[in-house]
Amino acid sequence: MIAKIVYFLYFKNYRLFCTLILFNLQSKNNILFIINPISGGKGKLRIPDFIDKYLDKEKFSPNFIFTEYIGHAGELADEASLKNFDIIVAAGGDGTINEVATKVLKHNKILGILPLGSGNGLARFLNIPKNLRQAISLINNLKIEKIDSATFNNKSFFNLAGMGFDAHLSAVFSSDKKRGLSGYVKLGFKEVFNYQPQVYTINIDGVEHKRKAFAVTIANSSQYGNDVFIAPSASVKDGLLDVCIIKPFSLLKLPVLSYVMLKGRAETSDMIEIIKGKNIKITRQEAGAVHVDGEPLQMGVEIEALVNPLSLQVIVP
Ligand SMILES: Nc1ncnc2c1ncn2[C@@H]1O[C@H](COP(=O)(O)OP(=O)(O)OP(=O)(O)O)[C@@H](O)[C@H]1O
Repeated sequence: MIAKIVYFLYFKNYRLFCTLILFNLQSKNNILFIINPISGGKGKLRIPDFIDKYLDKEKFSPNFIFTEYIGHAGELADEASLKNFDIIVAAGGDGTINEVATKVLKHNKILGILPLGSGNGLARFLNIPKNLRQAISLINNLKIEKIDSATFNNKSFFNLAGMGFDAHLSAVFSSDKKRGLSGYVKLGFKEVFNYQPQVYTINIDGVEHKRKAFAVTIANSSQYGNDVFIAPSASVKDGLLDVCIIKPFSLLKLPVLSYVMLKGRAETSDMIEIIKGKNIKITRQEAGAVHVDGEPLQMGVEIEALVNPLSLQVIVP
């Protein structure tokens, strides 16, 4: 139909107008959906057809690819950025977003998110709907904002990074075959009984705090996922990180800690201390497990976390 109109106008001497229409038609955004088939523990084979059905083809030329191994999403996002993809969508959880967003940040492209993970911490913070059709329609609207990103010993993160129990649990969870929320909760209960708190020296913008802690989490956004809030007042636009120190506690108080986090009351609880800052240096007792957006890594005794204000372009509601 559009072709017929352009043809008609062209021969009626509206040539400049036709060139503008054609330019507009060509200037569709190349968009790549990088889909993690294992995140969230649900099958994703039909996801490309579903996206294709609801994506606005007047605006986008879509491509789809499934990841095949850990780190693959990052490689694909890197290649796509060099091949003229303007928008790269991470279809998965926080780990997939981390890999894709790290490359999107590097190449100054635009990140889209389809929350298909177990926890979806960043997506929940950004109010990106879990309903896939609604999340696609949000991409169709193409509202873009800049948010803060951060580094944890030079490794980018966008939601949370940390050490202590969180990191221990990520390491155990990643080697477990069961994904999804229920698997995570079961493992958490099993592991919490044996975990020993560590001593951390935490320097926040030049002020030193020595603390024994169950976990130390550096938060860019507010939650682990599934509406479990560790830093309820965190913002991805304030140029600050929230250093959240979970104090050692008797296991009898585990339900209280869970309640506090589920209700978003960490800031008023005596079980959690939160200090905001930009430049954080942590020295811990031993090298070992950390997590970066929920993905387990090994790091040394010294860890530096820095914020990179308003550095990442993301499609938001
Ligand atoms: N084909 C694959 N096989 C195995 N692992 C993969 C594959 N593709 C990606 N991965 C890895 O899967 C891991 C988990 O991904 P992701 O974080 O997106 O899901 P999740 O853990 O279920 O969700 P969330 O982080 O929101 O809780 C990441 O470490 C990623 O690198």
